[in-house]
Amino acid sequence: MAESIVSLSDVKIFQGENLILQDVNINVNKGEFVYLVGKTGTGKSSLLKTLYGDLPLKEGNGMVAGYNLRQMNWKKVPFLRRSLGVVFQDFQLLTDRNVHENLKFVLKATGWKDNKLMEEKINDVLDKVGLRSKGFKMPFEMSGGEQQRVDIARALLNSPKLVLADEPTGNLDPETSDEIMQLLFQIAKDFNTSVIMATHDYIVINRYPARMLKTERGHVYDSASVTSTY
Ligand SMILES: Nc1ncnc2c1ncn2[C@@H]1O[C@H](COP(=O)(O)OP(=O)(O)OP(=O)(O)O)[C@@H](O)[C@H]1O
Repeated sequence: MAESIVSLSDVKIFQGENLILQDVNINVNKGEFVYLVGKTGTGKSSLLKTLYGDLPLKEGNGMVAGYNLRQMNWKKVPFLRRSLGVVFQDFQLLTDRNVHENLKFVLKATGWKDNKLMEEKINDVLDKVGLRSKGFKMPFEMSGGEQQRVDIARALLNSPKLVLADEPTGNLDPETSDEIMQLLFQIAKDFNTSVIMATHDYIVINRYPARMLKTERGHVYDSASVTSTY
């Protein structure tokens, strides 16, 4: 049986006192690529924040990468985060150091100590995103697409079971978006990493079709489900 990486059942998601999403039942398996779509303000970010422990799960049950969201507390959140890779549209590299040093900074911040292992890991993730020879470059010397690749490399540092990508192609031209999509699909396929990607970009979705979760009127509709509106 396929291994489940995300499993939400009868979940309600709140922002403060406001109920944003209800009856959320989602299962994402290992290595699966899933889009998260929906109009602005319908709850995509709230759903992602629930998955990475930024919004506490108050109702329903949720497991992410083996962590029980109902039993999360501030001590456990960093462990959950380490088993996830989060990619943002507007991630900023530290401008005063090169790509390699940026990645090393993240490794150290997440508890890595051995220099040799850190070097190996950095080379490994740069290889995965096709930037092996660009580690010495300063952020201002990189194109938008290259910076997005570095962000994906950063997300892969701790060998995540799940990558959450929030509008990763939002600021990119169509050709560069294509490259990033190919990379994200390759990561899902080659490393069996699940990817959930929030996007408004239907051009990208049409070119790279995959299962879709759609937030609408307080619910999440699943294109893989028979009751879906697709
Ligand atoms: N920190 C917050 N406090 C209170 N309400 C919030 C907060 N963040 C978001 N909301 C509200 O929750 C609802 C869902 O917002 P959310 O950011 O999850 O939507 P979204 O689908 O991700 O939108 P976008 O596509 O614009 O990012 C909106 O009504 C928003 O106003």
